[in-house]
Amino acid sequence: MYQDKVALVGGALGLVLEQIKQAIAQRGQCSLVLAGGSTPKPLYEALAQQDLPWEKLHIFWGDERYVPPTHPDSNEGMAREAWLDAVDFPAANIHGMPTSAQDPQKDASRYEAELREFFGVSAGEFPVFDLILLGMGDDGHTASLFPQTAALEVCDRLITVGEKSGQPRLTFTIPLINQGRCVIFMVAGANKQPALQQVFAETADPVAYPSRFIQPQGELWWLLDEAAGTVLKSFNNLVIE
Ligand SMILES: O=C(O)[C@H](O)[C@@H](O)[C@H](O)[C@H](O)COP(=O)(O)O
Repeated sequence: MYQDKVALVGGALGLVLEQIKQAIAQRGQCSLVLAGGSTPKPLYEALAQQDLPWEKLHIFWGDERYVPPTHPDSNEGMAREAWLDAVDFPAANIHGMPTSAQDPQKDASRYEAELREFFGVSAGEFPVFDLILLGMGDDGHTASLFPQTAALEVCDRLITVGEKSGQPRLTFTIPLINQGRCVIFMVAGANKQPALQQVFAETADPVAYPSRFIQPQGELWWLLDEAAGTVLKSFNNLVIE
């Protein structure tokens, strides 16, 4: 657990760099899935200061608001401004979620097709991303997998349409996230305590707290600051570092 958000971002940077270098060493490239929201932005700004073989990184998004990349709410726009447009990143390696069809389902299918082509996987198969970054909302959602929504039930697709307050979003499905080699949650702030308590509880309804569904076949890291994670200190079945 990190003293504050700055320390959390520093810890996340170290872990992300380690995973990127390991993926490149083992597979020649790294498929990295970015989270949206506010928490990861300083991490992206720190990555922009690194000297990495950008041509060996492929960037994807785990979810996207249904707006153009130029819109202030765009997760792609945030990552481009903080990192990708600030370094010599090959344009072909940036795989933004399409949001221009004025039909979220059509754009979800387009992104699914792009992933299948990139990884060479056919229908029924799920690609394995090297590194998936996630945040968690105050309500326990992750990516755009919101509580009590139909997106939580989609298990035969890579990409589906989530929705928040009636607004459509594109999102990785639960089974696609759970294929990840390494999944890292970054969670900061006291406002996250109630949801964290439910996500780590012995029993709680994952439909009400969708981050509980994230049980990847690879590594799962929860990077927390004290403000968020202190609520877990009473959980004696957890090892908190
Ligand atoms: O599109 C989004 O908003 C994110 O993907 C979302 O899942 C985010 O990670 C959480 O809402 C946490 O957001 P914060 O990091 O701002 O707390």
